[in-house]
Amino acid sequence: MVRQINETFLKAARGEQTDYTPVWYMRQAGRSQPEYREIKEKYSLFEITHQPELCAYVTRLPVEQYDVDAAILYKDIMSPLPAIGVDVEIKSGIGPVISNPIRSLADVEKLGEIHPEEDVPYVLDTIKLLTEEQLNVPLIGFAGAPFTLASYMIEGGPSKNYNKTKAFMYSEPKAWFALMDKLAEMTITYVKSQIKAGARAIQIFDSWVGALNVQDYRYFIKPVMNRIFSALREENVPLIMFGVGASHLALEWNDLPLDVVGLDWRLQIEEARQIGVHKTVQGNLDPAILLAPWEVIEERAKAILDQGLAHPGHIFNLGHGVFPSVNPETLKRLTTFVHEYTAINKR
Ligand SMILES: Cc1c2[nH]c(c1CCC(=O)O)Cc1[nH]c(c(CCC(=O)O)c1C)Cc1[nH]c(c(CCC(=O)O)c1C)Cc1[nH]c(c(C)c1CCC(=O)O)C2
Repeated sequence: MVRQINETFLKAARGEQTDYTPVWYMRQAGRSQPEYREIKEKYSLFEITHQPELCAYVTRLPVEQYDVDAAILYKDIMSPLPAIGVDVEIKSGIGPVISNPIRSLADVEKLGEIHPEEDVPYVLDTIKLLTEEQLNVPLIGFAGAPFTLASYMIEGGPSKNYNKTKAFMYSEPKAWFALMDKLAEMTITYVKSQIKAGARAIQIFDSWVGALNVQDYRYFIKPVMNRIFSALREENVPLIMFGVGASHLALEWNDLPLDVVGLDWRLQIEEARQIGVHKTVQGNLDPAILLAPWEVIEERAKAILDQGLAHPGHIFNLGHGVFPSVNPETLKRLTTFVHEYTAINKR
């Protein structure tokens, strides 16, 4: 039997009219799900991602339970880094910790290249399993963006102010741009392999780049993002950009050769349209709203959907990942609401 893939998400990403507004949630596969929590008691993140059957199951769970319009591959933005020589460990309660942080140009030059078939075959196997056999919605592949990856590689772990990262960027521009080059190369190769294996869209997570102002973004980051998106453009899949607290960069993203501008909750969709964002937008319910009573969730979701319907090209999502304390029933109810409300309003 030929599997029917629901392509609503891809159409919206390309800015086409859809029968309803598609929806998925960042971190939809994760700690808010009891089935996932049970698996997590036995295995770490990296242990799960090394087992394609199990990783595919975790990726599929929210699609089956919430009826979302896209799946996102379960893995971390840190997943490709060991392949280029970064010693990263995910420490519980802390996050990614790196024991050989970047301190100099010599450290940057020591970084290697990724060969996805040899270094991360389990990622490609999971994608094949999902896209050739299991999913009835498109699979989103992803990677962390150079700034966000560099922030962990330079700080040695999570950071509040990115002081070391910025100090490195401002004082060692040559080493900085060399690092951006290496990470761009890795990202392009890694993402292309995900697309070849079956990913139908790509999201680039530059979660922490909002820490930079527009001028520094243009000088230190935009050229490398331009290089990445220009290379990925050849693959003909929708490209999505995302960052937190990065409203001041929305117009910069709109300029880049990509398809979808991700918005967190700080900038309304109609405000983004007014300042000149003309691409498809993705977002942007504050994830904290999911902890409020249903009436509040519905009212806020409606406001976002109405703004999204005013212009073709809206993918409903949160402004950042699902919190662990969110009740899965809430995500299910919200998905149904988004689908039903926009199907009626689009007629
Ligand atoms: C901050 C952090 C990172 N990596 C990690 C942390 C700290 C812990 C945590 O947040 O759970 C470690 C991590 N990342 C992930 C886990 C699995 C645990 C979980 O959700 O229970 C764990 C333990 C899943 C993930 N981590 C990520 C995904 C993929 C994206 C998605 O599912 O939407 C998953 C499944 C992506 C990720 N990972 C990271 C960033 C900045 C991003 C981009 C998205 C964002 O800003 O939150 C770095």
